[in-house]
Amino acid sequence: MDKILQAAQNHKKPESVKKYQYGTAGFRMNANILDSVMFTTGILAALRSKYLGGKFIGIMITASHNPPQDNGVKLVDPMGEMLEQHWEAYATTLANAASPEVLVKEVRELIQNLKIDLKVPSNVIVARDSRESGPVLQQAAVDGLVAMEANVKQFGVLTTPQLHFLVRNHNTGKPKVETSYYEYFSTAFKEIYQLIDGDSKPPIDIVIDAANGIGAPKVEKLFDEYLKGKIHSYKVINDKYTHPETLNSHCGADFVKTNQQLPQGISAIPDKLYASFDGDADRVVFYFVNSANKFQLLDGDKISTLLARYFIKLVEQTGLKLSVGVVQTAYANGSSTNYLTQNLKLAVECTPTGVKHLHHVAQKFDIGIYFEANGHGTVLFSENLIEQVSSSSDEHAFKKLYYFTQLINQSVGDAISDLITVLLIISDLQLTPTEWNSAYADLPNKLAKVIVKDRTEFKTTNAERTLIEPKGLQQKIDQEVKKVQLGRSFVRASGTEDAVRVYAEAKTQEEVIKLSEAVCELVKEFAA
Ligand SMILES: CC(=O)N[C@H]1[C@@H](OP(=O)(O)O)O[C@H](CO)[C@@H](O)[C@@H]1O
Ligand SMILES: [Mg+2]
Repeated sequence: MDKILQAAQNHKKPESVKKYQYGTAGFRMNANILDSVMFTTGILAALRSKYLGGKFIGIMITASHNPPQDNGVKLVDPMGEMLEQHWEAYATTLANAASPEVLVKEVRELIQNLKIDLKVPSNVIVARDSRESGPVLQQAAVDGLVAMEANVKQFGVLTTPQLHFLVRNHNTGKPKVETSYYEYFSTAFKEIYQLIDGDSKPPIDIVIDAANGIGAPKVEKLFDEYLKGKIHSYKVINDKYTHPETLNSHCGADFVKTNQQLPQGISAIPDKLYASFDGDADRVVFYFVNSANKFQLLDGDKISTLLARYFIKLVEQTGLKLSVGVVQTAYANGSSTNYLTQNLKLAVECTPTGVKHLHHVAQKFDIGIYFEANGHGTVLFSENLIEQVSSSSDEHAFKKLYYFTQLINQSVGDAISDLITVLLIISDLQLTPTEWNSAYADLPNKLAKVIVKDRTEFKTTNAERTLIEPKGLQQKIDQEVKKVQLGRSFVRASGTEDAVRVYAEAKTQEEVIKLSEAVCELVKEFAA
């Protein structure tokens, strides 16, 4: 404990910060006030590893789609999944220790309560995105790890899903170097590519906006060194990851989804496909402009419906009895839910926001497809399915399904893995962007933010679709919803920003704006 006490002198919690909170995506805020949090999170990672008998734990330093001056940190559990929920509270406790002495006391208590054996070695791997504050913050986390005498492996800059992948590999006896990521996914890609009918296969052609983030050099490496000759034509724009001040600025998945417009640097050719990653490349959205030069977004809902339709067909071809389900959040467009339940006759579940919730429910199915509307998601395949399709069958459908279980990142949503999955699927189905988009028409929708004094006053139930507090507000919202055709609206406190989010959708653009404005007014009224 002396080492912690000593090292903590250099990483004291700033008095200006009232409370740190491990939220939907770990700790995330202005990089200037993150030093002490990095240090305590390093300590917690080491404790978590010891608690799990020395398994490898991951530390990812990123603030995803946030502006360049922000940063953040999250912990990754042994199979590449998000940190177990109980431990989020421990992370919060350590981060809020007011002094080095209190920190040591809190660490002692944790060790005692959780019966952690300090003699067990701890193993932690660390990576960061391309932000300017990354190296210094990484050092603070490493200081915490060193104080705990952990074995530390630093990977430098990676995408978030690469770190998740490597954590999983470290715990499953698989290759433990960054190149194993490219080898693994490119092998699966090439196998499926070969299985797709050669003569009719449309050439793969894509422009990727990398948000000026770490996804740029990583996807270039995959395409140039591992998938040469398979991608007919590709280009990465907004690839200035060595200029972190440009990160997510007028580009990237969040910008495109929120503003429903092209990122900077693209003058689009009609019916040609484009994609945008976010800053740490764990989400992706697609888009194109139609023949009337109108921007058309292919968001997480369009991705999950495409995958659902494709996998239902593949399963049919195998003749196997496998369950297929889709998991969404309340932010999914109502038309997508309709399409899944009415046209595809699928089970659709709705969970609270945050991929850990969706991930958990998706595990119930043999093929569990989950995407947030903003493009964050993946497909999970059950052990049962993998066993059945890895049998010796030579049939294409079996083989395709088998290699998709490898092509799609099983630990977490991954922009690069999702990108190449979609590219193969639209090639196999011979779909143009317009054809992909035509499965259903999105209902006009609007996502607004209201800043209130205390967002924690907004409490929800029913997968965040119904407010229970402030009392009386939900009834008022319901009245507004009834005034428009195909209306839907819900209100919840953001887990990553100091704001209350207001979602609205309706049959027409005019009605959406009317509904959104009315609900925002109600929120302000009840918050006051
Ligand atoms: C409406 C929306 O897009 N919310 C995002 C956002 O969560 P909030 O809790 O809404 O701030 O950030 C999360 C983490 O990146 C992401 O999982 C989620 O989808
Ligand atoms: Mg992200």
